[in-house]
Amino acid sequence: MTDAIRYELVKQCAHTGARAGILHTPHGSFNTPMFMPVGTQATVKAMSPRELTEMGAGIILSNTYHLFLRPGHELVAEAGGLHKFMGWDRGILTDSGGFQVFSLGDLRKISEEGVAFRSHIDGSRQFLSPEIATQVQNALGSDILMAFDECVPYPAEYDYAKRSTERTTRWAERCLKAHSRADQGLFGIVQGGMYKDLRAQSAAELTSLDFPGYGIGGLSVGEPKHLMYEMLEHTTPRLPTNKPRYLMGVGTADCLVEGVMRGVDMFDCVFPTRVARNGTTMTKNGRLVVKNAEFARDLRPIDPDCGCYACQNFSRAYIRHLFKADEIFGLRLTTIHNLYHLLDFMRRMRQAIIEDRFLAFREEFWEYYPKEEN
Ligand SMILES: CC1(C)O[C@H]2[C@@H](O1)[C@@]1(COC(C)(C)O1)O[C@@H]2CNc1nc2cc3nc(N)[nH]c(=O)c3cc2[nH]1
Ligand SMILES: [Zn+2]
Repeated sequence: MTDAIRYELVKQCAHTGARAGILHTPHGSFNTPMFMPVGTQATVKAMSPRELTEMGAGIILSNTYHLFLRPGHELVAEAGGLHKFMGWDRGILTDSGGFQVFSLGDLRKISEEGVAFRSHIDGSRQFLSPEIATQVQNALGSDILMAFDECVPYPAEYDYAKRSTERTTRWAERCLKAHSRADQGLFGIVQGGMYKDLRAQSAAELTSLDFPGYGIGGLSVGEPKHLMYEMLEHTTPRLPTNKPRYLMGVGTADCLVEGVMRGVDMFDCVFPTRVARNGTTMTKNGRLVVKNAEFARDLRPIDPDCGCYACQNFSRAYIRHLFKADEIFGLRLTTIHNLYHLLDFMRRMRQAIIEDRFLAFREEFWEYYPKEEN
């Protein structure tokens, strides 16, 4: 039986951990490194599936926690599954809900069995376990489902991080047992907090369970970026080269290029769509807050070098006007730009890897992009 998810290595950079590949799924084959737009509640906010396809999105994210609470996975299954329900015929990856319970749910109580919490929607008492989270994702029919884990908070004491990471491994085993569909791939999630030995232990335990891919969790949780990079350096070399590595919740262009250099293949982040809705756009020179007064008479596009629909057809002055007039089209244009910007950035980075010029690509990136203090 062929695996639902298969990673094909196309080119390994000779000087760094960067690599170009193809991720084969039941809903198509997609180039890596890849950025996955986030569509938490079965929609990438303000985008239509047609627009996402046109800009080259391959796999998008949705979320177990949110869809379990509303509209409920049974309804989505009745509608023929998430692809049909949301009109998306390419790849879907669902996060397992672990992280969201910790960052959104209220009054949560963790036990070996799972997590009791109150819904952030109506305060009702809810419970998620490795079995329930897996069954919900099987019902949603996503191509990739994530194991139910605990995202170790930052900072966390060593003993807490160790106990939590060991429980995440036990939960991953329970997800494997509960996983019931051969046309979906279940990824384990490496934890370990900011402790190198726990990262190594988590990677070893999970790879012994032979998942078709691995999430790298417990990062992008408020830690300084240098610490995230350090944990990556201690994790990706301990993961199989013939399986995809997915850094969860990351990120902006700087984290994408630094993550790719350290062997990451897949990324997701709410940042580009979230900041677009309040008028912040992403360019190679960093952020450009197009709704600011300085752009009131600026007839240039957000980014003159950008091939997106917004930059090809509209000016900063027009988009600023739309934001000031509270017109929905404004946030649609900034969302189109931010997603196109990251998707195109990944395409260009992949081409650089294939042509053996990744280090030159990274160097040029840092010539333009603002360096942060941390
Ligand atoms: C919840 C929301 C909207 O997603 C952003 C943003 O807030 C926020 C909240 O704290 C900051 C850092 C400020 O950024 O972190 C999110 C992006 N970082 C992230 N997403 C993750 C998802 C994850 N899923 C699972 N199952 N397991 C994980 O370990 C995991 C780790 C993750 N790290
Ligand atoms: Zn653009």
